[in-house]
Amino acid sequence: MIVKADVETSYAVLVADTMNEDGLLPLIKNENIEVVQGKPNEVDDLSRFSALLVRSATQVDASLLEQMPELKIVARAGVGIDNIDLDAATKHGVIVINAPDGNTISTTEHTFAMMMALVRNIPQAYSSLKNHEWNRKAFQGTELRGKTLGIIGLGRIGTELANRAAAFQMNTAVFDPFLTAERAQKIGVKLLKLEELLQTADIITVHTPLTKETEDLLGKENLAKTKPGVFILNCARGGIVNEAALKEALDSGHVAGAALDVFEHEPADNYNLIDMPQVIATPHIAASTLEAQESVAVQVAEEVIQVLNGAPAPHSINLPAISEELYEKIRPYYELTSTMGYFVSQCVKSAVQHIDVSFSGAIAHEETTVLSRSFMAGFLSPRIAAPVNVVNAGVIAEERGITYSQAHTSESYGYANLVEAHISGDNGDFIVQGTYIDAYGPRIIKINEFNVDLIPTGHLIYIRHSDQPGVIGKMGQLLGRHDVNIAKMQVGRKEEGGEAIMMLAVDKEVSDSVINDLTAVEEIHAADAIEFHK
Ligand SMILES: NC(=O)c1ccc[n+]([C@@H]2O[C@H](COP(=O)([O-])OP(=O)(O)OC[C@H]3O[C@@H](n4cnc5c(N)ncnc54)[C@H](O)[C@@H]3O)[C@@H](O)[C@H]2O)c1
Ligand SMILES: O=C(O)[C@H](O)COP(=O)(O)O
Repeated sequence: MIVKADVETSYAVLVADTMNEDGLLPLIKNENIEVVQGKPNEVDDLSRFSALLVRSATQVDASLLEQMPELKIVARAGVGIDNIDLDAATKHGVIVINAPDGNTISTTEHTFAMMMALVRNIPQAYSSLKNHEWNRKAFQGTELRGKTLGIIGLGRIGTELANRAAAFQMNTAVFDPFLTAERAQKIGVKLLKLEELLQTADIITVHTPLTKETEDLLGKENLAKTKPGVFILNCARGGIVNEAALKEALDSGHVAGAALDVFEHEPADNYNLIDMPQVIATPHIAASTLEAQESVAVQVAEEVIQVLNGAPAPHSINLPAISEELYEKIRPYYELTSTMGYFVSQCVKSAVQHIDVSFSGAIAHEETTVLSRSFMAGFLSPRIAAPVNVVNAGVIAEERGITYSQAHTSESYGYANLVEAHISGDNGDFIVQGTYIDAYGPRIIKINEFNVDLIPTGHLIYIRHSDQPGVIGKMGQLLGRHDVNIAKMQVGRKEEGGEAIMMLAVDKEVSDSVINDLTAVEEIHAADAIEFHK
């Protein structure tokens, strides 16, 4: 179904899973955006989409990403991103975002509802009465008050659940290896080792992501360590509780009952488990409330627009998250760092092993990870065919054996802000410094030991030569013969008669034959044509 089309648009956005249409209004109302709704395999031309919006149903894998070369962002309207191949997205330079808290309360409330329904046999009693039976004895339940709720994973949902459990006078025990004792104390829960939680909890509920560590966390071995008569809940991700092991533990009576909203395979087909009378189950609907769906849709719709407009994504999974406020502060340095990287890459033609980018002055007080990545993206882009951006720069550098680091220093040599990059490669070290001047924009101010004042735009010839009389004249004549007009010229030297550099801003792209003729001049040691992308 096409929500809005046939308009002059700059971007096409594909909404691949069912989403709240009110929540999508920011996208639908945006005149520069065409919103198309449909499964990727039902859409004619995937190559034109700049953004892809999904929930948990659509698999965003490498082959789908390959069919979408224009894609800038995959937005998950929800929390779990296990249906998205994050590595493949990162390699393709595609930002992945989610809406991490829009459905927290709905999922918490659903988990709590499942827990109450489970211990009081509500679904079973309901079915029985609907079958016109009046069986009061069969459905005796258990009180929650005084019972120990074992929460595995005390993140957003786990924490909200703990708050609600307290209101029900439950004791809450938690296993979460990333949770500090102080935070556990503040929330009012008892932080335990996994073994201890398994041995003491009357009800165990999992609220972790599905990772290598959490897959089968409640498998045969750990289920055997739980208290006889324990209740198990999984409203997080299928696979955290092993379904075969759970079935066995329910068959034996060791586990009294289970409540499941998520399954190893979805749509769920494990009816051996689902059909058991001690199992209550819902079809992955914990986040399916009007409020949650509107909230996650609005969150991703607004962030997609931001990203398409060139702003960073605060909820990016594969980029350091930066707020809009920080973005405004560091925006000028994006251009500076990427331009510096692009410049250096053309100066240092050899293989490079390590790049260190250091920041001083005002910028040193900010989060600069995105800026060092922007330097790397600028550095890599003249060297490789595929598009490089701040998302994939780290991965691409690693693939090419280039390590990089960043530092914040206090020495800004009187500049309001200063970026220095130190490049170590096969041809030795290369150092470049740059600054951003509010009234003028980016400037390159030092190349190795030479002070310069270079406006990084247009076409440039970078010459290393002996500081001798007549070199400039020879070079001027040579460029004249090639019809290359010099717009600006800067020279720098350490000492009279020593090594010197010359920077010539010229009016057109410099051909190889110009460079060859320049390097044939006796006093010229090296010459490079440099192009700035802006
Ligand atoms: N059923 C649904 O519709 C639904 C809706 C929303 C979220 N979810 C799922 O619920 C889960 C939790 O969501 P959240 O928003 O609370 O996430 P969160 O990131 O806020 O919390 C996850 C917690 O798990 C902990 N954790 C990570 N690895 C762990 C491990 N090995 N052992 C123990 N703890 C570990 C983390 O420290 C963190 O505190 C996710 O899997 C999410 O996909 C499901
Ligand atoms: O991770 C989530 O946000 C939940 O599992 C919800 O998934 P859904 O958007 O497919 O309902």
